[in-house]
Amino acid sequence: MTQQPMLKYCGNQSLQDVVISLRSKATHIGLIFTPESKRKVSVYEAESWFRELGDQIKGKKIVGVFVNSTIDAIKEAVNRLPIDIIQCHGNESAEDLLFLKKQIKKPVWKAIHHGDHAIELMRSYQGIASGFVIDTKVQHAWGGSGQSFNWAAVPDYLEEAARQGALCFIAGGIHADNVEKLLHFEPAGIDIASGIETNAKKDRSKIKMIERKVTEHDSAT
Ligand SMILES: O=C(O)c1ccccc1NCC(=O)[C@H](O)[C@H](O)COP(=O)(O)O
Repeated sequence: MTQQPMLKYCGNQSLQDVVISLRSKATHIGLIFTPESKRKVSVYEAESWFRELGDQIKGKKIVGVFVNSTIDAIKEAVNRLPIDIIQCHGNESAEDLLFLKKQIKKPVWKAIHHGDHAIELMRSYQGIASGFVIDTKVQHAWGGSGQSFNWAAVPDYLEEAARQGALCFIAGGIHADNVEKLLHFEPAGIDIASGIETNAKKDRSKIKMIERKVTEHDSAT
């Protein structure tokens, strides 16, 4: 048996979404704080959900996703919410991440868009980013596009992250019908937003289908 991948369910947009993700096998639960996302939530609404949920979030890591945000905006989210990890999903440089880490004192992940210079870009964050989310580059969207990239490149991303001692989540267009193919690459983590939604809401049955495939793959290897 191989180690099951970590599962990050991203773009939770309501208390109900968060409850569904909490009751799943997700290891990481993502909330998006950029106005550029259709999945954007405000710090204040998220604060009310976590107040209501109390200890129920124990055992899950909460990931705050930001795109080229100001330090003050990130600080505000971290001060009000039980955020464990900050995911920078924009053009943030290695210097930006280093400054952020010093200011916020939380692990910082960097989203890298699949493409020709992606490995080189990963290298520039070595020793700074403790995790990478490899996502599809789509025009006019930083993430959450529901589109996958050419997974032939996945082993190279996993290898570079492992060399750095960083986590590596594969993202972009993963759903119940293609997750098996991705599992053959044995990614450390899988990150999904669109593939677990129906009508913009997290969908328990889609989550269950994906988790069944992950478990079946695990017992077959
Ligand atoms: O999901 C979004 O709307 C989003 C918007 C802007 C920046 C990041 C965003 N999502 C971050 C994630 O980690 C998603 O899970 C990742 O992009 C994969 O999304 P999907 O292709 O929809 O599964």
